Order: sequence, then structure tokens, then C-alpha cells
Amino acid sequence: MRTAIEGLTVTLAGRDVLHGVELVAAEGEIAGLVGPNGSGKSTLLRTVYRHLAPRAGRVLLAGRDVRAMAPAEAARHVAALPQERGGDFEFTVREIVAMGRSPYQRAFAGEGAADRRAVAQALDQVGLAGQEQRGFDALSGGERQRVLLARALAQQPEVLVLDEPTNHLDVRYQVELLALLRAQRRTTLISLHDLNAAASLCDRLHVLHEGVLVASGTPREVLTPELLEEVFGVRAAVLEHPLTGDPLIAFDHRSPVRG
Ligand SMILES: Nc1ncnc2c1ncn2[C@@H]1O[C@H](COP(=O)(O)OP(=O)(O)OP(=O)(O)O)[C@@H](O)[C@H]1O
Repeated sequence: MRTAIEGLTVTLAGRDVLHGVELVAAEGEIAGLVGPNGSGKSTLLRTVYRHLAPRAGRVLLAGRDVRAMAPAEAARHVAALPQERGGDFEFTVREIVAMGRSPYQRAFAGEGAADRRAVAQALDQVGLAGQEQRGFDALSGGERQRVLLARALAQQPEVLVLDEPTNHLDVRYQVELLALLRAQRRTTLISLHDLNAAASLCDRLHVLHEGVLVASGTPREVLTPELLEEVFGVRAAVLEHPLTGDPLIAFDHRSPVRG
């Protein structure tokens, strides 16, 4: 589902942390948000999944303002894997994933066959089939991350919003997660700190710097040594990955540009 962000300005505690951001994720496109700590990535994503209201501008899903939708309707369109967690600890894995089905259920109606299928498929996709009855509080950080991703997938949204989803994941699950997202062919907005992962996954990248969108384009267009120096304050060479042909950023870990 085409997702357009128009003139988005968000104010937190009296300060503008996003300044008139404009970007479009086309139907089926994976749009990556990158930028230094505090540049506004989570704030932008929170506005898309309606956790925050903008001071100005809007988020349009297939041309409709998300804030004009009823909560259940918005939740059928957009599912999120947010950064903030908590409150889910007393539930089992299956109970948490099944929460993703609530936008489709009438009050007190219980689960139907479609719900059970969606939950089973989501658990399978994240490699948690057979672990349904484990308690969420007994899981590792990476396992929890996969449960919360399964909840978002069970929601069967047209737009998936993922805030740093590779946090806590070991390298194999990172690679599996990226493969899963590519295979979904679903409109996806994702923030990533790992610029090499972003370069390999995303169709387009959008770079935020101090709440301003400073570059948009394909990973190859955007990830230049000049941009890495100006925005991230690091020296790097941009090579070609010998196995995949993706841009490969080799950072100079010895000498930051800024102190
Ligand atoms: N609840 C809040 N109240 C006030 N300021 C906030 C709040 N949440 C975030 N901010 C500020 O808004 C700015 C953008 O924060 P945001 O979390 O969107 O950045 P980010 O790019 O996701 O950062 P990171 O890479 O560290 O996760 C930061 O300066 C942050 O301090």
C-alpha cells in the first residue's frame, strides 16, 4: 500500500524533532530510514503507526490520512514492531502472536480458522513453531524480538513498520529476518543502524539528520563517502560486495571525523 509522508513536523516537549519531512514508499517497496542517534527515525515511524500525532503534515495510506481512520481499520493496514517494549511479560508466545489478530475479531467472538492459520504461519516464518507455550518472560532478547515480529506478521498488514528490528538478533537471524522481509514483497518502512544491512535490504533509503530529511534514493545513490562523513561523522570507503554486488561500506574504525 503506497505510503506517503507529507510535510511531517513533530514536536516533542516543545521542540520540533522532525521538520517538514516528505517521503514516499511505493506499493511493495522497502523504504529504509537511516541516520545518527536522535535524528528522528523512531519519531517518524511512531507517527506512521499513530503512536504520535504530527503538529503539521500527514501520513497517507493509499491516499487516506491515517488519523482519519478508526483504530481497528488503521491496525488492519499497518502493523509495527516498535522499539519500546513491556507489558507483555505474563503471556505465552502464542498469546502474544494471537494479539495481532485482534483488529479482525469482533468483541468476544474468539478465534476463527483464519486467525489460527495466520498465527501458525507467522510463528513458522520466524522459526518459533513448536514454542507456542513458552512464557515470554523466559525468552532471550532475540527470541522476544522474533515473537513481536510474528505478532506484526499475524496482523497481515499492508504496511509493515519496523524500528530497529535486528536489535538483539545474532547474525544468522539478522540474515534470516532480511530474507523474510524481502520475500514478503510488502510495503515496509524500516529503521536500521546497520548501513550494510540497509544497503542490502532496501529499495530506497531516506537519511535523517537532526530531524531533516537530507537525502533519498537508492542505497548506491545515497551511501556515498561524503554523506557518511557529513551526516554520520565517519570516514568510510564504499565498495562492492564481492558476493552480492550490493554497496559495502568499509568504515575506518580508527579515525572519527568528529570527536
Ligand atoms: N518523549 C520524548 N520527549 C521529548 N523528546 C523526545 C522524546 N522522544 C524522543 N525525543 C527526542 O527526539 C529526537 C529524535 O528522537 P528519535 O528517538 O526519533 O531518534 P532516532 O533517530 O530514532 O534515534 P536512535 O537512533 O537513537 O534510536 C531526539 O532528540 C530525542 O531526544
